[in-house]
Amino acid sequence: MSNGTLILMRHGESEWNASNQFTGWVDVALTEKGTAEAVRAGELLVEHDLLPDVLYTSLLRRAIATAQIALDKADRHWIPVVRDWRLNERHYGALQGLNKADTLEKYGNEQFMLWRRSYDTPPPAIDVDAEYSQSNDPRYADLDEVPLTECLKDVVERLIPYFTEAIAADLKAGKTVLVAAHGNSLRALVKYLDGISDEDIAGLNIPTGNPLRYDLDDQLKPLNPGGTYLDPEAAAAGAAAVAAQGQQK
Ligand SMILES: O=C(O)[C@@H](CO)OP(=O)(O)O
Repeated sequence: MSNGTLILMRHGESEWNASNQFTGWVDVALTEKGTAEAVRAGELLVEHDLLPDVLYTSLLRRAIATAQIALDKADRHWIPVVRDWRLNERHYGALQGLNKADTLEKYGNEQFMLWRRSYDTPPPAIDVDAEYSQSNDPRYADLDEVPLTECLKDVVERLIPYFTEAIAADLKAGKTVLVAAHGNSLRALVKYLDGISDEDIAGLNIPTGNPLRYDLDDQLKPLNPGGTYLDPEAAAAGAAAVAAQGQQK
């Protein structure tokens, strides 16, 4: 038996993607290119006859805006929306705001890649009072503790229970569910859906603004393992560009 359809969408290019800065929970806006990617994502949804019934987003404007622009393009701007911090990007700790190329140069490739892509090594914690800390951000006032850093494992631990409880209920009801989130929160979700090992997930990169469709069985296992990008060519180029971040200024 098949369930609803899950569409994962990373936000379009953000200002800090463009300036090559670690972003995490810092709430940066889309660039013009990112806005255009969101429009294209909406066109792709229409072309593939994938009209979402419900939207789940993080609490960050780059995901919120991407989803709204794409849904507007698909004439689905009116669907119910659920926003939850559990879909937020991985908190990048003290690296938030730093330039990726400078960080690579300063710490070397091994340390840089451990922080960026290892499963369980978090970056150094950010100071509660640092410029790019979220500790006093009112949108997180209900959290017991606002993260000071996170590794991908921490994201899996906060996000997967939310997926299997909240998002899965809509999928089991046969809905087409759009999840608008981030490079690393979507890596956590794809890791779970496709059963990717802690080691192999290091090699997986999610491109910006390219919807990734999963058809799931009643156990929420993908009928199309790895998912299907609506624009596969752009997805391959986009994922390669993410993988190479830090290599150039
Ligand atoms: O900076 C970030 O928050 C993420 C996503 O843009 O970057 P990376 O791909 O290096 O984990």
